[in-house]
Amino acid sequence: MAEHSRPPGNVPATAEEDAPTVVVDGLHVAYRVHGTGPGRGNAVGALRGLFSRAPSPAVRTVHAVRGVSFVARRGEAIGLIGSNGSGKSTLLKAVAGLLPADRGRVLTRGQPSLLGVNAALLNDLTGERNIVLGALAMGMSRQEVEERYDSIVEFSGINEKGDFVSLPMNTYSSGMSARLKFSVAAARTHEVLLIDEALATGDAAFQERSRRRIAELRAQAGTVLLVSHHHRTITETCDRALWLESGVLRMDGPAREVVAAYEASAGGRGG
Ligand SMILES: Nc1ncnc2c1ncn2[C@@H]1O[C@H](COP(=O)(O)OP(=O)(O)OP(=O)(O)O)[C@@H](O)[C@H]1O
Repeated sequence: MAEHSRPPGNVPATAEEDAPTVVVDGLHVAYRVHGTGPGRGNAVGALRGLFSRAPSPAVRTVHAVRGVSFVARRGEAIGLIGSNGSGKSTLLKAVAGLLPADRGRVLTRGQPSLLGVNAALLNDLTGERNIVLGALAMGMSRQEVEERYDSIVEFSGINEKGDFVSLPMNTYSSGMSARLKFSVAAARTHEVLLIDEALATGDAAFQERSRRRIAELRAQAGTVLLVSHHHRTITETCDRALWLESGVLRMDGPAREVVAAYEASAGGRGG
């Protein structure tokens, strides 16, 4: 087994019903932020920084994920909860192989797909082109894309109020972009599907369709990891939840119990 931080690693295939699909073992992920010398945090320091030509050599290390371990299995939908900056998105990106591990390792079965509202979109291209390119990039054949094109458009609801799919994506609202992205990614089954708040951007009808689709993906033996501040989405979609705080895994258990514990804590009251 190799590691995500070097070449991405694979969980060895087994035929078991509840076979592991993601193994995260003692994972540490840190960001190195350049140019954060002392005095930058106050107004005088900020002004000095604006007018000074000398680059600050200081580098600050932000330890976003600290020693997290868990195993996700086939058929599980796992919610990630925690206060702002607790490391949820970083953990998801590390599982997707988009951020290297400083220590520890991430092993996944197949290539995980990360759906997120911040994911890069080809904004100058039309929705149509994005659907085709996105589906091809996920490994669908041209024939599969042709067969599923209409259902992707229908699922997204993009054309409910006019022919938006033939317009460039830079004319879409952020919610419409996120819906289209989710619809493309949800058109095929994934061994590991990672969702970062994508559900929160859609309207109620779209959220309901998404919930049903996630249930189908789970039934088709995938694993879903879902980051959300909407606790109802977590308890209705997931059977298990991980609670992260300051990059540390604080609790791992049944979604309702973890959400209740989080809500009872100071950080969870506003969530
Ligand atoms: N690109 C980056 N460069 C430097 N630090 C970062 C970067 N992205 C995130 N961080 C820091 O890492 C920590 C974890 O951030 P992360 O986005 O993973 O948290 P989160 O739990 O997803 O937060 P939120 O709920 O607000 O979306 C925070 O301290 C954040 O400031």
